[in-house]
Amino acid sequence: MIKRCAILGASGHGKVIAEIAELNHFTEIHFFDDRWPKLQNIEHWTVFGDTLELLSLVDQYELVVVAIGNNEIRLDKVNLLKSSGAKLSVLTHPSAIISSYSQLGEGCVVMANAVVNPFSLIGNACIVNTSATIDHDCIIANGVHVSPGANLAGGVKVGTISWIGIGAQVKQLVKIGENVVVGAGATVLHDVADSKTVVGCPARPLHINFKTISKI
Ligand SMILES: CC(=O)SCCNC(=O)CCNC(=O)[C@H](O)C(C)(C)COP(=O)(O)OP(=O)(O)OC[C@H]1O[C@@H](n2cnc3c(N)ncnc32)[C@H](O)[C@@H]1OP(=O)(O)O
Repeated sequence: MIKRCAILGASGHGKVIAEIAELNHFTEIHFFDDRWPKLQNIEHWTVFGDTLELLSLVDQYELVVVAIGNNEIRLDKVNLLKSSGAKLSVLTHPSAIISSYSQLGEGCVVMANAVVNPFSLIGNACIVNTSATIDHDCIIANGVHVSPGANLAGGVKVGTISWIGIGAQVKQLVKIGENVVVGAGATVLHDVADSKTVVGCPARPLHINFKTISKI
């Protein structure tokens, strides 16, 4: 039986999603990308059109996934496709462990070895990347990316379109605002206000002079 999946965004992230779709028994993977018609292929997969083309074809796909790393653009595209009747659902790698007591919104992807523990609520268009863990009772808003190997402890809140960098850790009950960037490897011990970038262990705003801090 033919089962078609459309992926918007012919990116490295898109390639990972394509393989996860295959593991979920999708037989045809069709890419779309706004660089089309200049961009015709990604690896052995064909790029069939741009966003407009996909919008005109959504009813031909059992699943549509947006594979765009930029959180704001990914969320916008998911909302656009949703309003056009695309079937979005959640695409999960077979090795991921997702509690039946958790919820993930439309357009989410969960990569290999990721874990989502009980009573966590994850919004639309989120990425739970390779080996990321989201522990119990977390509330993750729309368009968030939890990068590979990042760990959120219990009861953490993350605001819309925030990005938790690779290997970062967030202490239990910490609230991370909207549009925040938590840098690679950061350890977040305190709440982070909207639109801040924090890095380091313990995490501090990026504009702080690290050399001065290390002497205090
Ligand atoms: C499958 C995938 O690939 S998913 C993608 C996963 N990728 C990530 O998670 C990357 C996350 N991004 C980062 O950590 C970035 O470094 C950011 C967003 C925090 C900062 O990026 P930029 O604004 O470009 O900062 P830039 O690289 O210019 O660095 C500015 C300063 O901050 C320091 N800095 C940057 N990132 C970090 C970090 N994560 N931890 C500690 N210090 C850092 C730099 O060393 C530099 O210090 P210096 O001025 O003393 O040399």
